[in-house]
Amino acid sequence: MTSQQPIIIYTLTDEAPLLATYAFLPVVQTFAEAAGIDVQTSDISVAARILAQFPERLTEEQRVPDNLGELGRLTQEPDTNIIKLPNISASMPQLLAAIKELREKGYDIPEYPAHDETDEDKEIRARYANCLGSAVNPVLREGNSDRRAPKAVKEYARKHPHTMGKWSPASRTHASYMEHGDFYHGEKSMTLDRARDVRMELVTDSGPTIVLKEKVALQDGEVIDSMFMSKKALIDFYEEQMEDARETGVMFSLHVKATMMKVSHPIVFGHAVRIFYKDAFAKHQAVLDELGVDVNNGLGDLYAKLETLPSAKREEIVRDFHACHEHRPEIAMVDSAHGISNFHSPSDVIVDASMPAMIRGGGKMYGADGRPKDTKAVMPESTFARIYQEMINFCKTNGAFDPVTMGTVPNVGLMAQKAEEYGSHDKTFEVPEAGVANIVDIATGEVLMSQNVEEGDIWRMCQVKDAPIRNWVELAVTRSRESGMPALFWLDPYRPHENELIKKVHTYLAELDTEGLDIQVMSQVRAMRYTMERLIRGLDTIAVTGNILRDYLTDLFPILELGTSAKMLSIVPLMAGGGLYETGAGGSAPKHVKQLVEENHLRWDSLGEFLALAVSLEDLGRKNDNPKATLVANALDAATGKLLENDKGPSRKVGELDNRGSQFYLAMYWAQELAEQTEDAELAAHFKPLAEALAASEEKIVAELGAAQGQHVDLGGYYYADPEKTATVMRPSATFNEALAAARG
Ligand SMILES: NC(=O)C1=CN([C@@H]2O[C@H](COP(=O)(O)OP(=O)(O)OC[C@H]3O[C@@H](n4cnc5c(N)ncnc54)[C@H](OP(=O)(O)O)[C@@H]3O)[C@@H](O)[C@H]2O)C=CC1
Ligand SMILES: O=C(O)CCC(=O)C(=O)O
Ligand SMILES: [Mg+2]
Repeated sequence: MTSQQPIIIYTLTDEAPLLATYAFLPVVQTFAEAAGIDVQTSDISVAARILAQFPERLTEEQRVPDNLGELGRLTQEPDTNIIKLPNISASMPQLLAAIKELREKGYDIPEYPAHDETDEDKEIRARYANCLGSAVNPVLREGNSDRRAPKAVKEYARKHPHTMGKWSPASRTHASYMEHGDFYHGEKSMTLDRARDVRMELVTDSGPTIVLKEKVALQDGEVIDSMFMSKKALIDFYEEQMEDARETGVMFSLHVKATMMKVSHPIVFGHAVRIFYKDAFAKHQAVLDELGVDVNNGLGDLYAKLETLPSAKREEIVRDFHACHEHRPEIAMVDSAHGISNFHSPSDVIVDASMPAMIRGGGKMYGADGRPKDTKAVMPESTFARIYQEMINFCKTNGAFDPVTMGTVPNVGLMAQKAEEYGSHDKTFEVPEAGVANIVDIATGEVLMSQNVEEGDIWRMCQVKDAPIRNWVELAVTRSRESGMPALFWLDPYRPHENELIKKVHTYLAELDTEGLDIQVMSQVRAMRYTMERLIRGLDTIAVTGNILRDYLTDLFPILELGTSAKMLSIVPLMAGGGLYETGAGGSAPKHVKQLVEENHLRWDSLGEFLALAVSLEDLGRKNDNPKATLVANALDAATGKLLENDKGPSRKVGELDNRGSQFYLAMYWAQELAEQTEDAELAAHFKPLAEALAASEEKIVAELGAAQGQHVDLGGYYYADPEKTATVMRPSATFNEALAAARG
């Protein structure tokens, strides 16, 4: 990255976004190069990140540099411009599958050690831990989050409303969360009076003190929290909820975020599975232990490990697991056709996407018989779960939201510098034995916060530095000023952490010009109610939230408003001055890959990429005084508007226009916009032949793209697909490819 040219770094990620990138990159390069911009790629797929951990075990050709580390470093430079597509935040089953695929491809990386007895096991596990869960986003998101639906997108949704399930006042769907013993109830928080180094230690009841985290360097003014979830309370809660669901005949579903809360939520998930099948676990624990079954990885892992047993034993265990269903409630399914339940894997049902999909569908999830049913949506941690119950109540009373008339809810989210949960990964522990969990000032020995914990409780510490909070408040004020919308801080004074934030919010608001702006602070449930009352009246409200609600609300409202969060503009103004432009607010859509492989149709909508690229180019135009970049950006915006107007987004059905067809139309409109503009004759002349060629061959290209669909395709892998095979699949129109190549000269 030594080029003098301005650079856009376009990330290569995983699954559907990566497939879309194979088709889109040649388009991006064609247009960016004409504005003197160099488009470079950086592979941060989970497979590449795994390979980067083991250079010494790979041949020179196989080695992958530490791209993520390099991008992390670049976020600290003012000229950085990165486009970040959604990537896999791998759960353990995903990580294991990726390791298996890489080993089968001849990469000599180690197996994931089943135990961590030897130093070598520990070392290997530690390296793999770097690739687990939310490992990318916290590194790149060195700024706060600005996610919104651009006007053209909102107008499109109003003109072409997506379907919404009907809500009945008689719906039995509800959210269930812990009333005591969860992180919310045990939380303590403080703002640092000065910089301090602290350690996290457990003074055990049996005597010795165990140091769980040697050192955390804290800054002056930083807010830290100590919170724990009681294992006993969690287990009692699950028992009660499962029994309640069974007695009342409502389906049970579990919604966690085992990927982003990569230490705590797999444990929370695992307890649910263990309780549900407790009789079978009690009977077969010894064999399951011997097989190395880790229930935190879900039933998928358990069934896979049973395969190694002699068939009589295996069948006996499977029978006993099945028998548990007789006295348990029905469980929500992920794939009823293949018998994949909510308990199969901790990353199949991810709360930010799963709850909105359920609410959009009229409060239904699928049962084992493939029918939509009301459900008890269990989200043990009450800190944020209550917002969903508030929305469910609202829908039962007012009916489903109407995408034609509803307002919009953009989000300004606190997440910079590993704020809140993003920084908690290395400070979350399953407590090994009962005792007192202390956060201790290393220099003075002073105990800053203290919790009484029991064996199996989950204890964690979160941090938010002062500068990100100030930046977040500033961003909220700027967005409110620019949009004319009220800004509502969703902060709960009864939650100690948020109470600390409220003080800072007031301090920083007082330093800013808020004249004429409507800025309020409300606890989450009230904020939700207030926002929804406005929403059904067509009124817009900016939600200014912490990191988890950022995650939840930027799927929730977009899915109701636009049908998907893929259509969101998602910007991270980096605190050091650069820009990270994310594409949509959704994930990497594994189901889309399945469809592509089975029938060569990619329903992934790249609108998020189009929106991100436009702001990325606009930023380069402004910073580098490059009017060509500005023109290319404006033309892209106009082309995106035209794409929406002409309804050229991808369809869900094979045989119709898909992601590739949608990208072709974008390229054609983009070239036409540039050919027709009069501000830069050179650019116009450059794009005229492409505009004409694409328009002249429109039918032919669409036919070529269409002809490719309908059959099974081979990508040569899932996590580390073969680049040539994938490029061939994703670029099936020779006419389109030739036109792009000709335009690049
Ligand atoms: N920013 C990031 O890096 C994020 C990464 N993730 C990761 O993504 C993976 C999947 O997570 P999951 O919670 O299932 O969320 P997804 O957002 O991937 O999936 C939910 C559903 O949303 C719809 N969807 C999402 N994006 C698009 C798009 N661009 N075009 C059309 N439809 C879209 C799809 O619906 P349908 O199937 O009906 O078409 C999809 O199945 C996980 O590995 C997770 O860790 C998750 C969130 C954010
Ligand atoms: O970081 C992650 O794992 C998920 C992020 C996410 O879901 C989001 O940013 O909306
Ligand atoms: Mg999310």
